[in-house]
Amino acid sequence: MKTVLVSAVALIDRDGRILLAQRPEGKSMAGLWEFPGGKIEEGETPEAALVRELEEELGIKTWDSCLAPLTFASYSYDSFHLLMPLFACRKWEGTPIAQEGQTLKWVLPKDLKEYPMPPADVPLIPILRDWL
Ligand SMILES: Nc1nc2c([nH]c(=O)n2[C@@H]2O[C@H](COP(=O)(O)OP(=O)(O)OP(=O)(O)O)[C@@H](O)[C@H]2O)c(=O)[nH]1
Repeated sequence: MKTVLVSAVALIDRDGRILLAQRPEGKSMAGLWEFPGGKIEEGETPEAALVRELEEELGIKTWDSCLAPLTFASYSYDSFHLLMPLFACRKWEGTPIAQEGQTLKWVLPKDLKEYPMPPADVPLIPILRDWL
């Protein structure tokens, strides 16, 4: 099966809340909440992919040096295997505003379980709760 590399981030605000984005209608897994990020392009580092995706999706600016490796997801969907490094980021410029119609929500780690997430993300929830 094809392995798809997706880079994702837990953006953490001053109150310790994490930003989730709800997948819009019409996409696969519509309505589920996920971490901002996206597919890593050919020749791109995971960090560069995130810096690019955060600008495109949320209109914020961050830097490779502000992305700390936190954990990863590894999960077989029907048509591909997802390998997704998850970074933590506490420093960026600008205010996240959804540029692609997603709904955004800042959520405390202890409340993450109330937000339905893609199956690949489910094992990440206790890790975030324990580490943040
Ligand atoms: N950004 C992000 N993607 C995730 C998460 N969990 C997870 O399974 N994914 C999957 O990783 C892929 C990310 O692709 P993408 O963000 O570049 O593009 P997309 O949703 O438009 O992709 P798609 O429509 O091809 O599924 C999707 O298949 C998405 O379902 C997550 O927490 N964050």
